[in-house]
Amino acid sequence: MRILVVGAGATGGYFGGRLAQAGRDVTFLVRPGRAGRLAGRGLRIKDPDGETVLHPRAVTAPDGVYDLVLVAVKSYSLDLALSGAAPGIGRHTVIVPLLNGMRHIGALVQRFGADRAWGGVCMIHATLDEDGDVVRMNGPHRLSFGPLDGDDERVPAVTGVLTGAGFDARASATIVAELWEKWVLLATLGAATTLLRGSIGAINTAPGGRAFLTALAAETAAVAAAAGHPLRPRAVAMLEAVIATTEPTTSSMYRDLIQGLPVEGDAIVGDLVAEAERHGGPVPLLAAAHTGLAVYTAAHR
Ligand SMILES: NC(=O)C1=CN([C@@H]2O[C@H](COP(=O)(O)OP(=O)(O)OC[C@H]3O[C@@H](n4cnc5c(N)ncnc54)[C@H](OP(=O)(O)O)[C@@H]3O)[C@@H](O)[C@H]2O)C=CC1
Ligand SMILES: CC(C)(CO)C(=O)C(=O)O
Repeated sequence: MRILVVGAGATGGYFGGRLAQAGRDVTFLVRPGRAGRLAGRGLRIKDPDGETVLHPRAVTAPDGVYDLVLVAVKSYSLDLALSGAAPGIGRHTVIVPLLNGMRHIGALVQRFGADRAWGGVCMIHATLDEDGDVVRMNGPHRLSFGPLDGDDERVPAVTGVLTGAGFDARASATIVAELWEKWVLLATLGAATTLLRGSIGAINTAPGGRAFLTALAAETAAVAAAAGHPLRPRAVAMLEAVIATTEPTTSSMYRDLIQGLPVEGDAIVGDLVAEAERHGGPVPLLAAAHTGLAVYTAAHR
């Protein structure tokens, strides 16, 4: 199965790199700057187990049609990235996006149809360091994926190629619910860490921090429920555990913000505020976080 990984950043570099390391037929679709770096330095993955140096195949334009396309770009890069990837997407290609939020699902379905656009949820804490190497911090490295309606004859083949590659991978028959649950989790973490400029652990040990996180999580979970996607018990338990931690847990949006990089404020926080407006229900903490992210974005154009 030919796999195209669009973007070789933190998530694409990690999951695509592990797939390449496991001998899968992986090609990265990258822009020229990243192509040069990969050619010179290789794809380096640093994680708690050590460093791996890989020399994967990389192209700046698709060289044929692929069976599976993993999309691993930020929401603000999606349109251009999909235009670049389109020649590599054939009639039977399965597209698994790794992005957070939900708006990319609509964009993918509109462009390629629900038979090709699947859902994907990745749980990982990863970033690029000053050398452009992929760094995975402690914690999960997990990918779930599946057709939006839960059923497709290609599930076994996609599962076969994504499992056994050094990270946890599993097919999901309820990927839309998982996407919403991940969105709620990340919007809570992203809003809290960017608004209060610190990790969840730091917030929890500051006066009022625990109460803030509890109130924020109640807002985000209520929006999902009002939109028809209530969190299932496991997701509630995970959200409660994550917001209670005293560990230095952050979010990819926070890591981008403290480096002065663009953030996905609209796709992750703004869209959830918009959902709240559509379905009723006040979300003052979430809305304040969105305003803060918009102020940051305006200052970092
Ligand atoms: N990092 C994390 O821990 C997690 C991130 N996510 C989500 O995953 C998604 C991707 O995030 P992440 O991997 O961290 O982002 P990164 O910024 O680390 O990587 C994105 C990559 O996309 C590349 N890119 C942008 N435009 C194009 C294009 N037109 N063609 C090819 N490549 C392109 C960039 O390449 P270039 O070098 O050229 O700029 C960059 O390397 C986001 O939605 C994020 O929210 C989800 C879970 C955890
Ligand atoms: C939920 C979390 C924190 C880990 O996967 C994430 O998705 C992110 O940082 O973007």
